[in-house]
Amino acid sequence: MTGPRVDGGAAATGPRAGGGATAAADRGTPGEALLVAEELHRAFGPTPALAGASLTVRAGEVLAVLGPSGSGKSTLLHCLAGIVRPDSGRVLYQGADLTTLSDRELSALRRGQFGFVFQFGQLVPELTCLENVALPLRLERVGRREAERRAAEWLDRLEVTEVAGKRPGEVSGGQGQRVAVARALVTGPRVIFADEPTGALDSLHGERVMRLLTGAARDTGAAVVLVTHEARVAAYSDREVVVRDGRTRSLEAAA
Ligand SMILES: Nc1ncnc2c1ncn2[C@@H]1O[C@H](COP(=O)(O)OP(=O)(O)OP(=O)(O)O)[C@@H](O)[C@H]1O
Repeated sequence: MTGPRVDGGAAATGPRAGGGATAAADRGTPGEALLVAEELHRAFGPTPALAGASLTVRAGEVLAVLGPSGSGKSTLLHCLAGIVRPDSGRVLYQGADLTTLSDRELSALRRGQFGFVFQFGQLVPELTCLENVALPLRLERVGRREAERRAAEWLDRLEVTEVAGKRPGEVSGGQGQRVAVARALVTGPRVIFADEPTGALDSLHGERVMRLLTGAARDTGAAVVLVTHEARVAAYSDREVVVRDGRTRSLEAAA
């Protein structure tokens, strides 16, 4: 069995790097199973968060994970991303079982293959927005000039060039989320995990973030796992899965 590539997607270049037939070949066949969760159970003390959740993320798709508050959506996302270890069940990424990897291997996998967008607090307040976007590349040992050049391209792609020299505390919520999306995409990840990415935004700014996030993911061939409780946000997905009481149920997407 071939293991996941834990080296960098950081070798990818600019925002358009993943587009086109060549990149599609690098990224596997669209629609193939990329990330598979099988019968996940996870409790926090006496609270069962997941009680037999199963899910497949296919290459290049935007998958919405819906469900009521406390149903287990974030825990499922964290298990899929190798942040939380399930008590039982497996998470297969390109056929390799994440639950058997060491913390160090998981961390390399997350850095090289995954991108993250959360609701709040993901940008480093002391760094400028440009430095924030360049940071994942710097962690992959890309030189400062090259990292900042690529970060600037991504800020442009996310229509937020004007905040490059500002710190996160000096920009609006919508601008900050677009910077966070740029940072999630800059390394050329194969999967983007987005947990309520528009939860703190009004509908206009939320729609803009979703349009740019899903547009950029489609251009680069990245899959998106999108946790939301809003139908308006889920409308950007190709497919929906509902979590209830720690279990999953598939729905066909409306579109
Ligand atoms: N770190 C933790 N410690 C204790 N309990 C937790 C922890 N994380 C999750 N839980 C509990 O597990 C259950 C599922 O939580 P989870 O955050 O996965 O649900 P969710 O569907 O994402 O909820 P929300 O939509 O409100 O964010 C809840 O009862 C929650 O209180």
